[in-house]
Amino acid sequence: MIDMTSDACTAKLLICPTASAIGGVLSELIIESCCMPALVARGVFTIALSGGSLPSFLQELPSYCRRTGVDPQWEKWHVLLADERCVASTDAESNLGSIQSNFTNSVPIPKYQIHGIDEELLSESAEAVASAYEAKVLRPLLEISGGMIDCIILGFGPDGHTCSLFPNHPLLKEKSRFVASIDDSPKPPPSRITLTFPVLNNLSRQIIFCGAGSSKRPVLRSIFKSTTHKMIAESTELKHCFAAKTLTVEMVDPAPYPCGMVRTAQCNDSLVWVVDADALE
Ligand SMILES: O=C(O)[C@H](O)[C@@H](O)[C@H](O)[C@H](O)COP(=O)(O)O
Repeated sequence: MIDMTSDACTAKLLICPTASAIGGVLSELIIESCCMPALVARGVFTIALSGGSLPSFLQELPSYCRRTGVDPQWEKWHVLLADERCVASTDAESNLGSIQSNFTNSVPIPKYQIHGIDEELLSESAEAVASAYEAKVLRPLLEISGGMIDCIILGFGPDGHTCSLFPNHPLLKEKSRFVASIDDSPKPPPSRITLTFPVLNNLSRQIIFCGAGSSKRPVLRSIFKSTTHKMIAESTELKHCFAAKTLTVEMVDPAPYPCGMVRTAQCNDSLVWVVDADALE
């Protein structure tokens, strides 16, 4: 486990001029920095996604691939959920439902490689759903993916939550479970399952946060050190990302914001924040 109190951690911060530019930047990062290296190294690509506004940023992924002539080899993708509300995928609240309608319904990823919760367990408990997801989805995917999820794309709320990890909740201290349940989520619905910090911080090759809008400002101002003064501008080889302002930021003591507690093992390029200017300035 990474000691967040002593380890200095830098991250990449990509600032898009508008929210509509986030999809292109995100597509490029997913394909060029995560998918292609994973396919070359292991012949499989594992990607975890959350809900909220994030799935809408993925709408551009298929057209990005067509436009750039990249073959992402969809048949080798496995999509899992960074968090899910304990509802059926047909429910308007379902994160999987949103991921399907915004993204996976438009690409030929085999249905059985899009890993939702076991809906038969919904009548039992969130805990049963979480345990089954860890045992039957996450652990087998870690096995085919060299022990780490290739890419985890996360949103973050105005309260600083990410996945279904909320400020000051006991789940932030989880050390052993990879997928946990929560029945008192402050954001409805109350029952959910979520990846935990042991996965986010130790078992992910790349984490990309996305968010837009002024409601995110207080969180971003708290988790990056001196965003206005001490950021180092950098160039990038990536075309879309070049259109965004790319900075290296130092992450600071993140309490109480769970999104600021996410520290990939290497930090640096493996921890990326893609936001619009409105979210920062
Ligand atoms: O199930 C959920 O509620 C989401 O997975 C959640 O973690 C979301 O990603 C954030 O709340 C950010 O959402 P917005 O981008 O819509 O603010």
